[in-house]
Amino acid sequence: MTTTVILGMLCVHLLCFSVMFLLISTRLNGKKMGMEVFALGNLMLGLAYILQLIDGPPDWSWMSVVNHILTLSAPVAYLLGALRFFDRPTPVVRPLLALAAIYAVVQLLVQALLGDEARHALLAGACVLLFLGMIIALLVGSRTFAKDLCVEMLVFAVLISGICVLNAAKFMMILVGGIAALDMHSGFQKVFYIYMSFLATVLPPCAVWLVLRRLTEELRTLAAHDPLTQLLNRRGLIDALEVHFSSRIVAPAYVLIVDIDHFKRINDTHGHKVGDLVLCHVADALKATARQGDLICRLGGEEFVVIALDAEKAGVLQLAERMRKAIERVEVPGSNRNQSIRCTATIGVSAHFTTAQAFDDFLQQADAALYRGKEAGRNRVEWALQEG
Ligand SMILES: Nc1nc2c(ncn2[C@@H]2O[C@H](COP(=O)(O)OP(=O)(O)OP(=O)(O)O)[C@@H](O)[C@H]2O)c(=O)[nH]1
Repeated sequence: MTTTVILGMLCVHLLCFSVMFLLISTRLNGKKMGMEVFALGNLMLGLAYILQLIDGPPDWSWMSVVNHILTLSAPVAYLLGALRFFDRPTPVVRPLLALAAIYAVVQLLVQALLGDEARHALLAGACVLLFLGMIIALLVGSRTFAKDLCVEMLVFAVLISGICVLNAAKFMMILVGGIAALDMHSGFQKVFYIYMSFLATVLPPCAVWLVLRRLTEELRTLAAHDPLTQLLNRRGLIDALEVHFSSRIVAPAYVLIVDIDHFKRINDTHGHKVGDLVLCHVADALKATARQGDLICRLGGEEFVVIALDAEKAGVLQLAERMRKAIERVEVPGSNRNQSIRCTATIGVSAHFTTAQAFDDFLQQADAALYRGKEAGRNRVEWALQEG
């Protein structure tokens, strides 16, 4: 009776969370982060346990064959969902159908040649191998592709270790005690289903937590970057400056405003689309010439800001000249195919500053220098009057 109740609750958990995963996946436009596959995994496992409740004792039956296929396919579905979560485009239906077909044939062969015990031992053994593979993937992931989710990966590894050990114990018990070891009301099966219920309760909220983390990170990145050039926007720049100046004792930083000369003419002659392309090429030129760690931002329109961090004046002068020359070399295919567009930029450089709060003042200083550079004929680097 107790086991039946536990198993019933387990089915309810699995099916409810399956619906929840499905609902979440419908709200995630485009990138579903594997949620729809987790829903499928939960559905399959839920159905497997429903069949177990209906089927009764672990004897040979077609229902039992289907039950075993679903039980093995569910963790494989979770694995495929995890691959999708980590942005690896993975087919789901075909691998699962192939697994179902192969495992059906293998089950029938084992049943015919070795009997029912061997078929149940096969499922427990296959689950052990599958869970072992998952644990290894999680441990490797915590040090490589999922470093930012290290704690979560380790928690998943510990939880899955439990079910791996229980399956290994089940495998041994079948070998030693035969099919009687699978009596639904035995102490071992009770522990097994209680642990499964625990996993079915704990793992889905963990998966939802991972999706929430990924979503908030994506939102933060979107809010901090310019969609056209993928450079930082003003907000992203201020945040990065605050992090930089609060983290350690820092050397001076300089503001460089880079403004494309006569950009309006490019737009007017070649159209807005080509103008956008010029902006992207200039952004690439700035990225290629900046030193590692410098902050590059598109302030708006055709105006970029580079913050040279931990710099001294001579180095900043060289950097500004390098950037000016790199922009001179930019070539963008024009509206007329035979014609390529070139552009120049004027760069205004501020005196040095050492706090994030001072940024606006020094931006104004660099802007005044930029204005003088434009007045003096453009395509040049101009320093602030009060240099640091
Ligand atoms: N293609 C494109 N054009 C933009 C964008 N944002 C602003 N602009 C255009 O950039 C041009 C800026 O022109 P101005 O401020 O007069 O400056 P300029 O023509 O570069 O002249 P100087 O700065 O004085 O050398 C305007 O025509 C804006 O419409 C954008 O995102 N894409």
